[in-house]
Amino acid sequence: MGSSPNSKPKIVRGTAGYVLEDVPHMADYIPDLPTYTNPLQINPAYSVVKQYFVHVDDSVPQKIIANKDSPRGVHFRRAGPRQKVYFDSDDVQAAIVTCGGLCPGLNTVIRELVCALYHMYGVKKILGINGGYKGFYAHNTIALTPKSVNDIHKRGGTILGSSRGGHDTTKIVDSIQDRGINQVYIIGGDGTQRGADRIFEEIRRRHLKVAVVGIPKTIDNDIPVIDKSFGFDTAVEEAQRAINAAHVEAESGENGIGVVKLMGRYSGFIAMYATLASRDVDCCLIPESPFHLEGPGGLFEFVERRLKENGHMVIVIAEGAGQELVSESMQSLQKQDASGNKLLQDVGLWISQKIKEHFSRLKIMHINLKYIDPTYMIRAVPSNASDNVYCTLLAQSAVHGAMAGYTGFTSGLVNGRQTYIPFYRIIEGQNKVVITDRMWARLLSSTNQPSFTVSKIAAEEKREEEPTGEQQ
Ligand SMILES: Nc1ncnc2c1ncn2[C@@H]1O[C@H](COP(=O)(O)OP(=O)(O)O)[C@@H](O)[C@H]1O
Ligand SMILES: O=P(O)(O)OC[C@H]1O[C@](O)(COP(=O)(O)O)[C@@H](O)[C@@H]1O
Ligand SMILES: [Mg+2]
Repeated sequence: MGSSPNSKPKIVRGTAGYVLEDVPHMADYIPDLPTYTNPLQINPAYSVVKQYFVHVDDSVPQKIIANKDSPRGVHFRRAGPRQKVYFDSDDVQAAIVTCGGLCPGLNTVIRELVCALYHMYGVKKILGINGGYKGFYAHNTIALTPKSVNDIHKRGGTILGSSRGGHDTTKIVDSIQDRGINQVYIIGGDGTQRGADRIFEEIRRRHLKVAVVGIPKTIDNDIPVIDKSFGFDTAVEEAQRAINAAHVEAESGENGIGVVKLMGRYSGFIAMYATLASRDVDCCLIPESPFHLEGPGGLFEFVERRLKENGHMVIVIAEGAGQELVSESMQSLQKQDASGNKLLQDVGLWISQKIKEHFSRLKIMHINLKYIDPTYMIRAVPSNASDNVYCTLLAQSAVHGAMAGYTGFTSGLVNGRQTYIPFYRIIEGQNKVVITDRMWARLLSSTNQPSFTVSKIAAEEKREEEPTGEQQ
């Protein structure tokens, strides 16, 4: 099931098709671990709340649409504080690291991890690892306290710094052992969670009492299982500013076209949600929906029609859209970044050039095209109010899970509930826009753009039906 050779999924089956995909616990590989009373029981903020502690058997269903005959299906362990904890607060040495690309809310997660550890559990020893995974063995660490992180949620980026590449599992676990770290909080995307899984497996192999916890971060929203990543809403909101600018420019020029390129290497969620939110977008292009430029049902035909109807238009394009067309025309080499992610050609620049060439070559009409590339602006901003709340819940859930002795899990939102998801489920695939789902249909109906796939299939079928020259 998982991609890690060592992972043995903990599956619990119940009645009526109930399945719990459980997370590992340190007690699975270390016998006779002592337990302690959860300090929250005497914390005035929480002791008044009835049923503050989560029942040990509580779980959250992955699918909530059901009919009378459907089996209960897959569930994940519900996040939250437990009656018993597996760490004495004075013995905890926690470490926090941020890896991969930036995302709004990273600083909020760091802040809330520190505050939850300190204020809820009385943990005083918290280290920040500088500069991503390689910081475990190549950089200095910084001591984190509620005071030192007090204001950081108001800033974009990550106070710890981040990096791609440089994951050496043995060196990282050696460093964890040498520094006496026993709780590791790893904030990052799919690559980071793969790295966290390796660290967990090595820690388990060495029988160390260390909880390894992932907190999912992805601006592209491409991590499976979870409802969405923190920072996604903020990025979509920030993208509105670029779309608005494109719309103003397009409206003000003769046959104005505004082109906005947004992030989305393999998944077009930002482009799709930014388009749905804006209502000023005439065409949204994403990696999951192939398109073509020339001929019937192609992009050029649609642009011409929209300009004739409205006098202006806005195109939103995800950076990973149409890469096969770009490679065809630019004969580009396949390049990768330090983490092994595919490096893309600038599709925004390419499509802008193609549209300009088309209209000038065929002398159809004079156009005014403005290209806006807000790529890094949408992820370098601080998180908005709702993302800040989301980051807080993710961080608190992560701390509750580690204190309760769970390990090898990612803290994630499933159907609006905080859960603990085993690493193998988080790293097994990539979340993508499903163009046969209702959301994409909503987008098509809001922009009234052609469904390029349908028109391409129809054009190909028509070509096949038409007699060829040879047959005549
Ligand atoms: N398969 C993997 N195994 C171990 N570490 C990985 C793996 N893929 C990526 N990493 C490490 O995770 C970190 C972040 O990965 P990256 O792909 O850049 O960002 P993200 O986590 O946002 O996907 C990097 O330090 C990288 O070396
Ligand atoms: O230029 P960088 O820093 O490598 O990051 C850019 C890339 O990271 C991404 O934002 C993906 O990162 P996520 O892991 O946050 O989803 C891509 O959309 C983008 O191409
Ligand atoms: Mg990634």
